[in-house]
Amino acid sequence: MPRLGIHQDFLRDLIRLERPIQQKVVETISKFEQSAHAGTHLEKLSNIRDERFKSIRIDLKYRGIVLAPESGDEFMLLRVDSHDKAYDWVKHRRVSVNMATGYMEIRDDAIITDTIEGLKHTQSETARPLFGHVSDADMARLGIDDQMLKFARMLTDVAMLEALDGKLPQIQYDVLFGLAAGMSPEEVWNDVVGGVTPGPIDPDDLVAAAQRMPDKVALVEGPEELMELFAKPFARWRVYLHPLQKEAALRTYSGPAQVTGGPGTGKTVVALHRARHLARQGGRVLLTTFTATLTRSLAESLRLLETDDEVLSHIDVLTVDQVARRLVDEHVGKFALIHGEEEKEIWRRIIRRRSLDFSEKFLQEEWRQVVLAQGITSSDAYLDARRTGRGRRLGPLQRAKVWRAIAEFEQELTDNNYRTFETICVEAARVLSELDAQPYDHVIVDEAQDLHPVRWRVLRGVVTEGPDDLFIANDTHQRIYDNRVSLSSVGIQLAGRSAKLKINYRTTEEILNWSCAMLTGETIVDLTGQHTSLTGCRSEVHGAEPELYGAPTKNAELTHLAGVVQGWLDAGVGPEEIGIAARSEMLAQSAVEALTRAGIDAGYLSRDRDGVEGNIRATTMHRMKGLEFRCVAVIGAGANQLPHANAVTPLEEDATTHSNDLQRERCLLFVASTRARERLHVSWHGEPSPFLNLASD
Ligand SMILES: Nc1ncnc2c1ncn2[C@@H]1O[C@H](COP(=O)(O)OP(=O)(O)OP(=O)(O)O)[C@@H](O)[C@H]1O
Repeated sequence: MPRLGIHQDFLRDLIRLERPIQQKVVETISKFEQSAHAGTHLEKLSNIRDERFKSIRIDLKYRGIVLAPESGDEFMLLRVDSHDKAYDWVKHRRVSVNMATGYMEIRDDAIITDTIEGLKHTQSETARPLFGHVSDADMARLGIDDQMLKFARMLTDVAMLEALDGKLPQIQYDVLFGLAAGMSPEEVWNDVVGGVTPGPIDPDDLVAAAQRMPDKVALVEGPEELMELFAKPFARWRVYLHPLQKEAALRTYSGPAQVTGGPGTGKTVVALHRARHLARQGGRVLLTTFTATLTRSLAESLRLLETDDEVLSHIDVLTVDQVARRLVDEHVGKFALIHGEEEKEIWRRIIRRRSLDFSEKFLQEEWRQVVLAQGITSSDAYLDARRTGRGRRLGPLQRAKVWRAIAEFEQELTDNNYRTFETICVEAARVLSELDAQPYDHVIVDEAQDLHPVRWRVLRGVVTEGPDDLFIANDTHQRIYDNRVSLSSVGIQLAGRSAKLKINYRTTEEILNWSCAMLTGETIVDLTGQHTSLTGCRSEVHGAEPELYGAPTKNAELTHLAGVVQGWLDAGVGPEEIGIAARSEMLAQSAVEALTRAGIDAGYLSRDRDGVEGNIRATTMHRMKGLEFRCVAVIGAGANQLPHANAVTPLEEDATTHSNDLQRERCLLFVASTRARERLHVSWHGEPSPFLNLASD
């Protein structure tokens, strides 16, 4: 029986085909896989550059492109498309093995040869070579092969390189691009090539090359595995894991560990694989994050990854607040939960009664960020407390006044049996410290950058300390709440157990670059208190540049939005593949109304509901966290909405909080923009937000 490698581009093509054709593809490939002499199903292609490419007939109109070795029974499915398009793709392509990474790579051989010929005639004697500073030896060490070296040596301008983006072998393109951008060969080796030598590389052994890239090629062992892959081609992450992702998900850690990485680098995918891995070994696993919307999406993904109910029964997918409420319900008893406005009203009453010169926001934040964060329970402890990140200085008398107000607030909660989300966690942490046995063996946290210290204490307390206890997926560039926690302050020591992912699998390089540019110059600190950056985060997929649009009024912006969305629908994008993000719930609701008026079905995605199934979904930027859509429209990105005036502490009240607030608002726009897989449209009315990177307009 033949062994089959399925390139993930093949599945990507498959999703785009209409259902009956998809069915035919699946039938053809299953027959091919099950036949004794698979090679006989393949057709030789004429006038192509690499004889190892063959085609397989799906029907009159469609063809699959297969890479077949000169001998042996191992094949790789690369593409599937209409006859003409498949042939257009393959006729000038050549396959090779990269001598630095050992990966298989495919290039447009005709364009490169023609460009080299063309450059021979147009080369100027005076122009400085682009790579004059890089030796041939360094080029070879970075995997640049003879043809690419010849090409590189003729370049005098980075635009000449960029013109061939998508046609060159991807890693070699990235290597040259990095060198042209001023990275040293050592930096390129570490950040682009990956910094490891894979052992001896045979340039003709494509099977070994495919095995080195499990995030691109899945090697199928039998018909069942093949059918499983075809059944859910949209969930490619179940099968294709980058070696770094696999290592992070499956290894044994001697204590708490983290996986970090920019948006879309597969941190959630790693968290899901790890949850399954630990549950399969019989451990009780908590898979958690901070919002209900996110837990719903985690639970759905988990069901795609694992179908065995017995394994699933070992995994609880809950928000930290749900875990805390269950514990308090069970061990303490019932209580009344109060929300934002009710809490604010209590603070307001206290301010009035005590004629205080503090706003309710200031007191609320002081309580959350200092008192609750540090677990302070006495006046003395508060008077001595560090108030890092709280810019407004307080003298001893002011501190005493603030403490009296906070003590009164806490008393009022106790007298009325009220709890806020935070005090439930405080109580749950106390309950946990008194239990004889912890409820979980393993805790896996996704989107961990946004948890408040009181929630971290619940997580620390809910799992027995020891190997594989806490696994933390996070990206502090995507911090969108006020919680700047250092893990050691909540009793979690990572001790270097940390993996960083760099390849973005979600979005195009164009959308990623545009979004990352918004954070250039920002100082971002990770969960261990170290500076972190997005350097090296890259995508291997290219597409359209983000589109920007400024309208004179809100109505004009929403009318324009309806046009953009209709355009996407007309181009064949499914309504459920479109997401709309706004800074405020009100604007997101207005977008739903505007689309509905234009005859387009859309729904608002709220805390409790995922919108109407099969509809376009509009929601707040906060709620977009952790989700992704093929096309995203970010609306209301105007100077009056972003930063949101109410969310930013005035500079004169507290300079540090002011700049933290601004950074958080900026990160929010970053999060919303990086939810887009293929298309991003950003609009505003009035003046554009100062965060917008208008240079690429
Ligand atoms: N190895 C992989 N092969 C193919 N697709 C992948 C792989 N890893 C992740 N993906 C896909 O990339 C997208 C982003 O993955 P995921 O949500 O896990 O990233 P993330 O790092 O958690 O993102 P964010 O921080 O932006 O929420 C998903 O569509 C996922 O299916």
